[in-house]
Amino acid sequence: MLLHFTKMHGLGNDFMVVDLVTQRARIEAEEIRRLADRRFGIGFDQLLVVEPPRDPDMDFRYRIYNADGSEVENCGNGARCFARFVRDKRLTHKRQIRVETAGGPLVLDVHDDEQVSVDMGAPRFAPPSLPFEADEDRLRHTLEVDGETLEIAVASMGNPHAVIKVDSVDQAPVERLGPLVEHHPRFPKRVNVGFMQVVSSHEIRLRVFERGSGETLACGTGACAAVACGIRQGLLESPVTVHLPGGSLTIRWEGGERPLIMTGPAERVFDGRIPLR
Ligand SMILES: N[C@@H](CCC[C@H](N)C(=O)O)C(=O)O
Repeated sequence: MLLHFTKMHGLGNDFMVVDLVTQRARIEAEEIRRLADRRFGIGFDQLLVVEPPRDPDMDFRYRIYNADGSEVENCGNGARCFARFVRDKRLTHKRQIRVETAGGPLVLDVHDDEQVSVDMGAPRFAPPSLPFEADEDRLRHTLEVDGETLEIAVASMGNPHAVIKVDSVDQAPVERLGPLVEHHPRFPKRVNVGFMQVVSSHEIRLRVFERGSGETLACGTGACAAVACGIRQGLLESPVTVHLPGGSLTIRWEGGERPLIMTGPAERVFDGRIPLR
C-alpha cells in the first residue's frame, strides 16, 4: 500500500506525520527504522501518528515513535506540528485542540501568526515518575558515568529527562556523555539528556541528546524540563527563552502544579507517498 505522509519540523526537530484517521495502516518498529533512515528512507527524528481519540473529551490520539522504532510518551515540537497538520488536512477547524498521549493529555493552541502554544502539563521531579533509581527527590543528584561524577537534575514531562548544567553548550561533550547517560542503568526506561548553559535568569542555551534518536536540533520536552529544573533550583525565572541549535522557544512556568506553556513554530516541508513493506 501507499502511505500518505507529510514531512514537518519544529526548529529542525523533524517528523514524518501520518493521518490514521482517514487511512488504515500498521507501521511496525522495523518499518519505522527503515523510514527514519536519512539515506534509505524519508529521514526523521520522530514519526507522529494522528489517530481517533479513545476518550470522547479529546479531539485526537497523538502517538509518537522515535527513529529507533520505540513508542514514547510525549514530544513537544511534535505537538506543535501535530496541531498545524490536523488543521492543514482539515481534520479539525478548531484553534484549541485537545489530544491524548501516552504521557497524559495536552492542549494545543494555534495563534493567528501560526505559532503554536502547548499546555505541557506540570513537570514531575520525583524519581519514580521518570523512572530514575534514587532514594529521594533532590534538586540535583550525582551520577557515576565512565569514571566521572556528574551532577544532574531530573524531570518528567510525561517522558524522562536528565539535565546537566554546563559552562558552554559549544564545548559540552554531548556525543560522548549523551549515549552513556541515556543507557545508564539507573534509568530503566532510558532518558533524554539535556546540556543547559544559563545565559541569564530569562535565557538559556540547550543541546539535547534524545533517547532513541540521538542529538536533535531542538527538543520541546527537553526545553520544558531544563526550564523547570532551572526554575526549581532558583537559576531561572519565567518566562525563559531557550536557544536550541535549530532556533528558539519560549517557556513559561509559574511553578508548582501549574502547567508549563511552550510556544514556538511548526513548519510543513512537503507531502509525499511511500510504499509500506
Ligand atoms: N523531540 C521531542 C521528544 C521526542 C521523544 C524523546 N526522544 C523520548 O524518547 O522521550 C520533543 O520535542 O519533545
